[in-house]
Amino acid sequence: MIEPIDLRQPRHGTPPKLQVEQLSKSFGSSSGSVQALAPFDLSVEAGDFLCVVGPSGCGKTTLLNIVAGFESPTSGSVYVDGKPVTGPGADRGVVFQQGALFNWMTILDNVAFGPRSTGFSQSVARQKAMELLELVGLSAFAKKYPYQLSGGMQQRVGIARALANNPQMLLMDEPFAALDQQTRELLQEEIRSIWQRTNKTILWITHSIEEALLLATHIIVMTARPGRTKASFVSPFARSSDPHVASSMEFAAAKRTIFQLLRGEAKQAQQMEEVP
Ligand SMILES: Nc1ncnc2c1ncn2[C@@H]1O[C@H](COP(=O)(O)OP(=O)(O)OP(=O)(O)O)[C@@H](O)[C@H]1O
Repeated sequence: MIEPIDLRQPRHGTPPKLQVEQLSKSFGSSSGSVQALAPFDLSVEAGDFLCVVGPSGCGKTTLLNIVAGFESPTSGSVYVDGKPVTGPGADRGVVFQQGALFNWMTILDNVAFGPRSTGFSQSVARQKAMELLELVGLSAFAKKYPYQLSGGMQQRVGIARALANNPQMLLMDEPFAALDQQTRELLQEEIRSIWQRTNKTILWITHSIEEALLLATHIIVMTARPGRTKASFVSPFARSSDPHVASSMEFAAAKRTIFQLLRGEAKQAQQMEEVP
């Protein structure tokens, strides 16, 4: 069963891993201003796996970009470990929908790039990179170039690269959206096992309710644009050892609950798009 939970305030006495306070974002354009995010609060504790679902265009990527430090908010603040986010940092590793790898570098050097930029020697950076390629099952491909790998393998390199600076937080923007169902399921298992082994805090954006239920300890459903939290839940399935958990009645009921919440918002998002 998923249970409603208030994720606006820290749940423990200590500062949370991530705190979003009255965050909003508007984009200006020649045809006017678009409000992507309405002011909202969000608190993520260390070790949480938070999935964000919401209708298309509700500001999910904008939220992730602000937490990553790629965009600045219009109002409000973001804190990681109690410190304000003012730009990108090695404490947050980002994985995008497409691998976004450097095509002119080998897989090994793609993963070694982060440690190299933070001052490690080439041999130490490559050693770290090799360990991570082992973690994602790609050590045999270390000398290949990105174009020689399948989409799923490239995403695994993207994950290894995001882990290379040993960030406490992983920010993942629909990382498996472009993959076929089978590859996606394999990588979901892999990321679940990496999360269980490393206890990283993960902020994961997805359009897939099933993916959110399989991976997340917490789920937020966002409203149509301007996005803010419509509902938040604590979810038990990511910690389940039952390999058939997705076939259970509880899973189906949880899926229905989130689907119904999302459907209302998706309709509203569609109506907004239809307005000339
Ligand atoms: N750089 C930008 N300039 C202008 N408008 C932008 C910019 N980035 C995002 N937007 C607008 O802000 C809104 C939110 O976009 P965002 O990409 O964050 O939504 P999303 O929920 O991630 O969408 P999707 O699920 O379709 O990927 C959209 O209306 C989008 O067009």
